[in-house]
Formats: sequence, structure tokens, C-alpha cells
Amino acid sequence: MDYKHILKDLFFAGLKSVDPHTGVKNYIGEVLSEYKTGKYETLLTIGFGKAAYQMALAVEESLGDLLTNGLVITKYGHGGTLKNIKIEEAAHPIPDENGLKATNRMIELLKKNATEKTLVLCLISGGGSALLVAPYKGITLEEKKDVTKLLLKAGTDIEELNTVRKHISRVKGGRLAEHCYPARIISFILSDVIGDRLETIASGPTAPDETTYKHALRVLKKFNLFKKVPPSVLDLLRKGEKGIIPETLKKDNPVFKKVTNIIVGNNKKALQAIKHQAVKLGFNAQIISAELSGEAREVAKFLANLALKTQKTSPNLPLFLISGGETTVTVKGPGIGGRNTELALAFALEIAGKKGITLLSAGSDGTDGPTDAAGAIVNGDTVHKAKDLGLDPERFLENNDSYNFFKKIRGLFITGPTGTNVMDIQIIVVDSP
Ligand SMILES: Nc1ncnc2c1ncn2[C@@H]1O[C@H](COP(=O)(O)OP(=O)(O)OP(=O)(O)O)[C@@H](O)[C@H]1O
Ligand SMILES: O=C(O)[C@H](O)CO
Ligand SMILES: [Mg+2]
Repeated sequence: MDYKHILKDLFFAGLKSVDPHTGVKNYIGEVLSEYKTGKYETLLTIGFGKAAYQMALAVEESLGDLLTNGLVITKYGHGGTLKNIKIEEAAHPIPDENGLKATNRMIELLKKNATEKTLVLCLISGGGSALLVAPYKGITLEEKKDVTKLLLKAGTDIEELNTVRKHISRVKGGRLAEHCYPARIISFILSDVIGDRLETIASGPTAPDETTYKHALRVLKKFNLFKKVPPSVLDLLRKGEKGIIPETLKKDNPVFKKVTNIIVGNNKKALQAIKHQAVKLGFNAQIISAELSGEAREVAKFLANLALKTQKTSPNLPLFLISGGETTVTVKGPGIGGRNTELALAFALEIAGKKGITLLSAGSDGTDGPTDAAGAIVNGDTVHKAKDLGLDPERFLENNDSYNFFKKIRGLFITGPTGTNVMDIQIIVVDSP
């Protein structure tokens, strides 16, 4: 049986469940009932992230004229026009002048409107760290850009990257919530972070921060960046460590009595929808984990072993094994690829020649690394097919050239931008050999 179409359908069923527009609509009742208590005179919407426009659209559709005002910042090409909420576009992943201007305007808007009688609805999604940008006093936008580039290139994970970003910002690490004080804040969050850590998603602008200046300095030390970052950044972090400037907001801060953070979509939700749909189609299905991390080719080995073992021992075939999370790729070769195509290629090598196993691995945002593909689909024939075409799959993996590998054997899974982002998804179907 050719499972490719079923795998694709299941992937899209997963995406549907984490559509940011639907996510907002599912929870908007909480905002409405709070607003209708009569305690508020003003209902403000702010937001930032790659899904900000879709989320804001849902807010406008649901709240209409109740909305007083609003401003959200999204990535270039991801915006649109709304009636009450102003949409600004800015650069991602390296921030730019537009992001800075829009963020300053957001802070002004909050300053003008934030009273006890204001309810702020804050829409947060992945990419928010770059789009909401307000460097701490003493740091220029250029310097902020330089640090971001250095950290991204050094291979920091999102926790490490955001630990530094939070400590050189006037809005991250809970500081945006401070700008809203004494208004009430409800944040709707589409999570693109493993474990849905509120302080990490978009650098936790409305969440208490557990990291400190010391942690930020530790990140710079770990990646040997002390001499590379702009001196103003090092200076700021050191001042912070000495207690000369205030820390990011911690959980005992009274500001957080005013805040409710709600996750409206995450990887786990997508995996659950996939499982649900597989079962509806009459298959057995099992969620492995929504927190897969580690080097993509190692994760591929783990998943391949699991699939092979399942094939030998499970009485319930065909069985769908569903997982998600975000792997990493240490890019050593000159090739083109993303986490998902790299994982898929490594997986194909592990199951070469075996019958009955097919894997789909793809980014939920429809973009895998710097490519136009979401990921790839492989089975036990993939490696043979490549060899028949005179290609050496191992060589492609060595060169981190998985995108070109799948392009040549027509194994790419291309969706275009999906409008959501809850990290990556793998679906494996294991059938009898
Ligand atoms: N040649 C390559 N082969 C495999 N992976 C690569 C290659 N080049 C870059 N990558 C990986 O692609 C990832 C960047 O992809 P992408 O832009 O989808 O990032 P992301 O983490 O999903 O960010 P975003 O939240 O902006 O979508 C990095 O993890 C990087 O290691
Ligand atoms: O914006 C960010 O910090 C990342 O996308 C994680 O949320
Ligand atoms: Mg991506």
C-alpha cells in the first residue's frame, strides 16, 4: 500500500488543529467574558510574530467594534489590512528599523492607554523575538543586530539565544507586561518552543523570566563571544550582573498578578489531531513525543530503530507513530537542506531495503531551513531509487545537501507557507514487511 497520500492528509489535519486563526477563536470567549464584567473601558490588541496577522484577524472578526485600538507586528509578506488593528511589517530573524519603530509606537500606545480600566489582549507567536525589538538603553539597533547574527551563527539553541536577547531588551523577559501595568493582560500564545516554555516563546514578553544576567554572560562565554559582541552589550550584561541595572521581571513581581498567559496552539495539539484523524481512518496510532530534540541524524536513527522494532513486535500493524519537536543540524558541509530533509535522508539510510515503513518529516510552517520545501517523504526504496539514478545518498548527507538529494529523486514535500508554526512533525507508518 502507498501511504504517501495518507501521511500528507494526516499532516494537514495536524496543521488545521493549530491554525492561529482558529486558536484565537477557540479562546476569545475568555476575553469577552472578562471584558463584559464592566471593569474595563478600553480593549487594546497588541501582537507580534509570524502568525500575528492571522491572530489579529480572528480578534477583529470576533470582537469587532468592541475593540478600541491595536497594533501588531509581523514578518514582511505575512501582513494584511484590518479595520481597528494596525498591522506593521518588519524583518525576521535579524531585526530592522521598521520593527524598532513599530515597537516604540506600541510602547507609546500602552503608555497612553494602560490604566486599571484597560484590558490588553496580546497575541504572541514564533518570530516575536525579532519583530518586537526595543534595545535596552545604551545599545543601538545596529549592535542588537550584530549580537543576534553572532548568536544565530554560533549555533545557540533558542533558550540560549533568548536568554541573551531578554537581557538586552526593554520589552522581553516580562518587560512588556511592565509597560502595560496597571492594565489587565491576556496573552494568546502559539508555541514554537519545546515544552511550551512561556519565558522562551518570543522571549516571554508577558511572562516571568527565570534567567539572569549571569546566565546571559554564560551563554556568551560558552560560545566564545566575549570579544566578538559589541562592547556596549558586554558592558550592559556586566552592569546587570553587578545589580547596577534591574533584572528582567521575576515571578514574584506584582505585574504578573495582572497577567494570564494562554497557549492557543502547540506541537502536542497537532500530534493529537493527527492521531485522532488516523484513528478515524481506522488505523492504530501512537504519539511518541512532542519534545524530540537533538542532532537530526541521531533522532532519525532513534526513530528508525523504533519503527523496525515496532514492525517486529507490534500486533497492531499498520501503526502510525507520531512525533514532533525541533532537532538541530550541525551544518558542516556546503549543501542545502533543513532539519526535516536531513532527518528524512538519515532515516532512509537506516531503513534502506526494508519494506512496510514510510516517514514524513516536515516543518509545520511549511519551510524547512532556507528552502522552498516543508520536508520530505521516504521509505525503504528511497536509497535504491537514488542509487539507480547514480546518486550517493551518504555523500549528500555528509555534505548536508539533503534538499538537493530529494529534489533529484522527487521526494520533497512542498506545501508553501502554512500560516502556522508549531515546530516540526514526523509521521511514520509501520506496516508488515
Ligand atoms: N544545509 C543544511 N542542512 C540541514 N539543515 C540546515 C542546513 N542549513 C541550515 N539548516 C538548518 O535550518 C534551520 C533554520 O531553518 P528555519 O529557517 O526553518 O529555522 P527555524 O528554526 O524553523 O526558524 P523559524 O522559527 O524562523 O522558522 C537551522 O536549524 C539550521 O541548522
Ligand atoms: O521568536 C522567538 O523567540 C522564537 O520563534 C521562539 O518563540
Ligand atoms: Mg522554520
